[in-house]
Amino acid sequence: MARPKIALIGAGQIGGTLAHLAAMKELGDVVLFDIAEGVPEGKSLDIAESGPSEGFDAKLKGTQDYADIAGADVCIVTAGVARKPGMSRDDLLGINLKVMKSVGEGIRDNAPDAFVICITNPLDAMVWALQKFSGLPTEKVCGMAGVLDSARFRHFLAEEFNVSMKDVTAFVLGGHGDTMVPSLRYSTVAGIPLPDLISMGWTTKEKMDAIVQRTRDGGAEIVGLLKTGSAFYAPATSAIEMAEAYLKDQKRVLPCAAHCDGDLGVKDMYVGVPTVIGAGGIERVVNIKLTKEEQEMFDASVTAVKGLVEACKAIDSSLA
Ligand SMILES: NC(=O)c1ccc[n+]([C@@H]2O[C@H](COP(=O)([O-])OP(=O)(O)OC[C@H]3O[C@@H](n4cnc5c(N)ncnc54)[C@H](O)[C@@H]3O)[C@@H](O)[C@H]2O)c1
Ligand SMILES: O=C(O)C[C@H](O)C(=O)O
Repeated sequence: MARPKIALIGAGQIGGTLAHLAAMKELGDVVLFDIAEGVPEGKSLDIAESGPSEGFDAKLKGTQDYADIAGADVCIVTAGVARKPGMSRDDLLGINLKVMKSVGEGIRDNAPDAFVICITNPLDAMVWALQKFSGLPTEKVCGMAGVLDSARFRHFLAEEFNVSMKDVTAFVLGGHGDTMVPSLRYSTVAGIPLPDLISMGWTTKEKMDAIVQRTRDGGAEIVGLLKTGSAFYAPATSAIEMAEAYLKDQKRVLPCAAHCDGDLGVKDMYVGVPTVIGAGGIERVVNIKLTKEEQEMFDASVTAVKGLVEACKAIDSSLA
């Protein structure tokens, strides 16, 4: 049986890391596409030359030609620009929207059966636009953010409780911006919800609030440290987790930016919600019940995403 084909659109910091991870995990053969001549070719060759030591047989190809992504099973999109200190993710909207148009059309014309994971920021608006530009079914187009934001939340919680991060679960909902909603009630240590751990005296509400805020600021914290761009190791790992769930029909329950059509009260928009990912793509959105306070935070986040979607429509009339 032929190996799955994974197309990575964008061969920058995340694209290169994705290619390395996909090859090492032998998820399939990898095509790295980028408009920057030589970059995808150089990274592909470099990673292929790590194969003999690592022991993988995955084939890697770098290209500037969309025809090379033909028949891809998965497309992961990182093409565009990343923010620098002093910028918000939303400042990237104008420039990255144009990139989503060319990428969407490239996928539509060459890999219409792929499961598409968008990473480019501002995430929720870009995945919405990418789905419109590509015309692929909504269940086959999603965005990566919730897995990353939840991983950051889990990391901070594991440090606070001094326990293995394997025993910490967390859910971050809403848009991938300052208004994201890290949920205390749906986050646990070995199944014990965080509010119970506060009651048990393991931690305090103040400490949890500080971790929630650090999670919301997680992307900016890395941008402030790196100064030249944004996070790429954890974002790549998060997207690979989603791609693997699709390729292996794992039915993973993962938070991601999924198309909501009435789910959690959201209509025809992409926003971070719990989903099941399997061979059908986004097989279901898990319609969790939110408390009044959580719903207000979630609604505020949805309103922020809605504003970005309206901005996309104002820039590109084909989206209106
Ligand atoms: N969703 C998330 O959680 C998350 C996390 C981290 C980064 N991001 C976003 O991911 C994106 C990529 O980040 P990065 O660190 O890899 O950036 P990067 O600058 O290292 O790489 C981006 C690549 O896109 C390429 N590119 C630009 N226009 C293109 C086009 N039209 N077609 C094909 N390729 C094109 C560039 O040549 C570059 O190699 C950014 O928008 C960043 O904000 C999102
Ligand atoms: O913060 C950024 O600009 C990149 C990304 O969205 C992140 O959360 O790391």
